Amino acid sequence: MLDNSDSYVTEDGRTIGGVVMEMKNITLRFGGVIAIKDISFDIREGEIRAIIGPNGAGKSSMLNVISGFYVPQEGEVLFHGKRRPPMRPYEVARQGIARTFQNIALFEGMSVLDNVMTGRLNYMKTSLFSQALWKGKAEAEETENREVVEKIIDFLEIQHIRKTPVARLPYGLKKRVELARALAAEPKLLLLDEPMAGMNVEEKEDMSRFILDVNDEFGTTIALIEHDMGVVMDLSDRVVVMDYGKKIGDGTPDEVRNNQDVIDAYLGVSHD
Ligand SMILES: Nc1ncnc2c1ncn2[C@@H]1O[C@H](COP(=O)(O)OP(=O)(O)OP(=O)(O)O)[C@@H](O)[C@H]1O
Repeated sequence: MLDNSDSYVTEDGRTIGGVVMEMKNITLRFGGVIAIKDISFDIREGEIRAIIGPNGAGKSSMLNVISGFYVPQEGEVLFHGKRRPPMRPYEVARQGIARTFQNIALFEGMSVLDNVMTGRLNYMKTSLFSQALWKGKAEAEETENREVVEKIIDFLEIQHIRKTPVARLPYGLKKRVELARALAAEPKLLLLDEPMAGMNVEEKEDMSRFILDVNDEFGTTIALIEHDMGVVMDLSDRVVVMDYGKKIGDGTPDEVRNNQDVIDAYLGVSHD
């Protein structure tokens, strides 16, 4: 059993640190529907943590609790050991949390480059007024933002489409641009909402590789939700399994794969 402060080195040589986020006895209701029922788990620094489960299990609800978008009726979310109060989206971003969406949320008419630049909005400190007064400062800020964005565009291998309007891109590339925009915020914790949904096998392989590379290269902690159990097993350090709002499994991919409750849930065996 791991202690909160323990760190360990994975088989592929990455260091997983202490707990960055802890969900304690979270319950979330929508009227009479219980979307999340008394769930606890944690996310450790540097790990890839997946939350999986069949349709309607409560995964999206959980991602929205992690991102601060939903405030649970019961339980608490601890971020770096402190209870996190309800926050506006920009406050979440300032805490170093960025996310992608299941239904891609990009500006379709804008170029790839401009979309990725919007990920830097939180770093654009200079107001219009001071831009007018101190042109040099605004220019330096713009250069710095461009450098970060160009590095990410290179890293995700989307140089060839940097001027292309997003609307013209195939689905798999749009998902990659969304990842690029989230990375432009230089998050400490990156939340991915079904990053592989709707992709063909080749696109899924590409996305898996990029997720692993992001984690390895930038040390970004990643939490992702996925419907498809197969795609996250090779990717994740630890997996939480949800079914009907409850947690039915939590552990390494091997532990989860051999958990009878998990096998039953995926085969559609009912639970009381
Ligand atoms: N905004 C909402 N209002 C009312 N009920 C909701 C809302 N969001 C989710 N629910 C309900 O909460 C339960 C969990 O839904 P959620 O979308 O979190 O599951 P999921 O595991 O992400 O499902 P899927 O894989 O289909 O996206 C479902 O019964 C759903 O109908």
